[in-house]
Amino acid sequence: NWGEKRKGYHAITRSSELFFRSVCLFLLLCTRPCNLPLNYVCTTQHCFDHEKLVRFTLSVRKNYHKVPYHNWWHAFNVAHCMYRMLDHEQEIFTELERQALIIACICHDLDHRGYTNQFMVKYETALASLYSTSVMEQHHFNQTVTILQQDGHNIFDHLTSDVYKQVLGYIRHYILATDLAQFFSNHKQVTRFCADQTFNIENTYHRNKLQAIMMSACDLSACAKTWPVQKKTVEIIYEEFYAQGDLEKKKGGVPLPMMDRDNAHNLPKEQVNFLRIFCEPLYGTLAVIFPHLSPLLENTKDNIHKWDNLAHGRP
Ligand SMILES: O=c1ccn(-c2cccc(OC(F)(F)F)c2)nc1-c1nc(Cl)[nH]c1-c1ccccc1
Ligand SMILES: [Zn+2]
Repeated sequence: NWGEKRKGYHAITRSSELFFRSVCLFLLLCTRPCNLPLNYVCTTQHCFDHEKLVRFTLSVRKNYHKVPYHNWWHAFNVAHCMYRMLDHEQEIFTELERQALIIACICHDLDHRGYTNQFMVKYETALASLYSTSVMEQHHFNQTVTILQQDGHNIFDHLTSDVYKQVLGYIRHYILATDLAQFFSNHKQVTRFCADQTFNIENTYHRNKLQAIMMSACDLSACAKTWPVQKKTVEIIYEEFYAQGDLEKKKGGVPLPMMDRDNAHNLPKEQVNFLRIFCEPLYGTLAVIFPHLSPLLENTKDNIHKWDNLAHGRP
């Protein structure tokens, strides 16, 4: 379960962590049927060329910056969460959707510099001049395509051109769904389908909205892990937020209170709000559709309780 796995995990040293990551990543993506040559790793229908998969994965890892939070380790955790989420639901999504979901997770924050979309737009960065909405998420997708187009990196080049376009369309939709600004609309749609019991997994629109909130759920999954992981991860996230706030002050701007280290005493209250506004509704809806995900909701509720105790000076 989510709790036990996590406790054991901390015992792993840094170096074996790296080994753990790369081994798991290949286990995440595919299992190779024994009757296929060694250089292929396959899921049931679509085979990845092993060498291309290694080259692609290492290039993806190289294109994450060493920022406090939005780094390779975050991308790996998000992909691991999606793998565990799909592990129980193999039959409802197609092979192509499952591959696209995992690849989208590992690529969803490619080339993140540790600054938010709001910051990129406010300070008129080059990327903000390229995209009018979801600036970083569109860049993350663009980076994904750029890596796929490098020699020997195209893990999808065995697909027909129509299926290739389809899988890239999936990946683009999934990565753009990780823009928190899209969360409320996506979540509201899925909640409405559940409330009026019209949710139909065969309906493409319903399917897309469910997959969008699954991406959010994996992206925010540190909010739904046990308290030690949530607390440690939030410290790292706020290290990145405060670095952005410091830069904003240096530019003569006024950062959001959440990004201002002079407001660090408000962090527990901010966390209660964030978990209540985003995470509790998100994991609540997913637990209705996928009951095996209810531990994520329970952990989120427990984390809200612990942040609330801290916010009110209770032990
Ligand atoms: O713990 C948190 C507290 C507050 N916010 C937050 C609150 C409003 C806005 C916002 O987005 C933006 F910063 F981009 F404006 C983020 N995000 C988290 C968080 N927790 C996990 Cl796990 N992932 C994130 C996250 C971080 C950056 C970005 C997205 C998710
Ligand atoms: Zn992310």
